[in-house]
Amino acid sequence: MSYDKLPLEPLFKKIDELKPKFIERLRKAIAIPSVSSDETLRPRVVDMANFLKNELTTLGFHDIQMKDLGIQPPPVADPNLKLPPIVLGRFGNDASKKTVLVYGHYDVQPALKEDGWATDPFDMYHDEAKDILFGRGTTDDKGPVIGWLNVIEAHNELKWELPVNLVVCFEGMEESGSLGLEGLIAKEAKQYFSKVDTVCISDNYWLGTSKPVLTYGLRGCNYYQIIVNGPGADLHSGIFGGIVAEPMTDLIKVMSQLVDSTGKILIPGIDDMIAPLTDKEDALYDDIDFSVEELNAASGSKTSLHDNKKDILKHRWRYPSLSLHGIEGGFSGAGAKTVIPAKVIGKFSIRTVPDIDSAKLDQLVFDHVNKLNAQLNSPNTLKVELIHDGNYWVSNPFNEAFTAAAKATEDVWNIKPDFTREGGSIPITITFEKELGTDVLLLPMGRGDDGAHSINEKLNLSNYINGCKTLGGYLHYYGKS
Ligand SMILES: C[C@H](N)C(=O)N[C@@H](Cc1c[nH]cn1)C(=O)O
Ligand SMILES: [Zn+2]
Ligand SMILES: [Zn+2]
Repeated sequence: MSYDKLPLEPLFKKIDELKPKFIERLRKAIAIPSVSSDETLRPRVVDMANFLKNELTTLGFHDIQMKDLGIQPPPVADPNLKLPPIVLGRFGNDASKKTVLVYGHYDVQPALKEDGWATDPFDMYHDEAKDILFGRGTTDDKGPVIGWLNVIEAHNELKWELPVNLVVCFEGMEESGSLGLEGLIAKEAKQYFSKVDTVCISDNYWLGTSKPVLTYGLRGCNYYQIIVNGPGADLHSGIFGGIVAEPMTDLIKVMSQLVDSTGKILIPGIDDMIAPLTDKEDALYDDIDFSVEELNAASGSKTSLHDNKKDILKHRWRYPSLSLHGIEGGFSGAGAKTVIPAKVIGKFSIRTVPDIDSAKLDQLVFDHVNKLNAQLNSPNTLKVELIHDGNYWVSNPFNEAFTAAAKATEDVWNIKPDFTREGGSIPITITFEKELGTDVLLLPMGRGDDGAHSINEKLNLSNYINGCKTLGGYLHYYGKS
């Protein structure tokens, strides 16, 4: 497909002009600690939904709806905990134009200054010397969500018509498994979303730090917990050590037999479900711009398990991984508390890939953990359960949406993007594709070293501003395709 040279320069110039305002809008969003996994912060997640609703209203969106998803399903500490609403809105309703649905999430991962952040994670810090914005959610995913709003503001200021009808769908539980959203999409597929031609998600990252990418695949994520219950209360290890069975000892023994130090998953049967690597797929990895050095820079270490680009990419994109995340209930403070914790909960997740069947995987995990527990012969009780899951997604990037995004990317960054898959997960992607019967494009804003989910999460200002231009350019090229 060829395109006429579109007059996007005024839009790009306007976005540059509005930079200070766009920074302030993001600062306000970052200031709301919308951590979906922390039940005590649920009111702040709702505050964030209301913040977006107000922004949409001010920008001229219509048919804005706050969709109630009801009560959060177990496991959850508060059985009456309400899920945060889905924020829906429309901009434009012109039957002659295509309709783009934009999805993003307004919740964030937890963040505490004492985790090692250099600055308060919820008080966005603009490092003006480096032109970097630091704060929880800058790259994942408040920067991109606010980016879409900025594109509308730039059009309003220019008194330009948007080249497409836009539908926004912002959720507040993505970091906790997108609970409730699947049902809502199925319900709204023929109603609120009935005219949608394509879906665009800006919620992942470039592979490295200098080359933009468009993404056509994601790994899935099945998240589990192992609950070990023992004594009736936390005990003095001097009085009870050596004479009661300790839950932490059982848990560590089981968790140590899930994955080895080379990253090999020790649960039998998973490898048999992985789609075989074809020569055609193997060759794709040769052309991707990435290096071991870039991985080391992003991880801030030399801890790579693989010594070459192709193996790194395969293990990030097309093989599963199992990560141990933490233990709830264990002593974790400073000092030397001599306690035997009475109840501990171990958390781990498996990133899934084609053709792993999620239900079969759960059964393999449960069987393995229960078998290990039986071998312990412990009087403690152990229970393993799924907290949430989300499927992997791989699509064909040869369609109008990817072509339009590639053109916009080249306009803004003066380089053709790489086509990548993502090691992380966006559970709802495949649901949009199936329920709406449309293509989905992942159009990332941030860089591979942004530290999403980590301390000192950041978004380079150039990625924020050029990212807005890319999102806007994509809408224009897609609208004309
Ligand atoms: C890629 C996206 N920005 C992201 O961070 N997704 C999360 C989703 C998730 C799944 N389980 C819990 N959170 C991720 O990949 O961890
Ligand atoms: Zn995200
Ligand atoms: Zn995330």
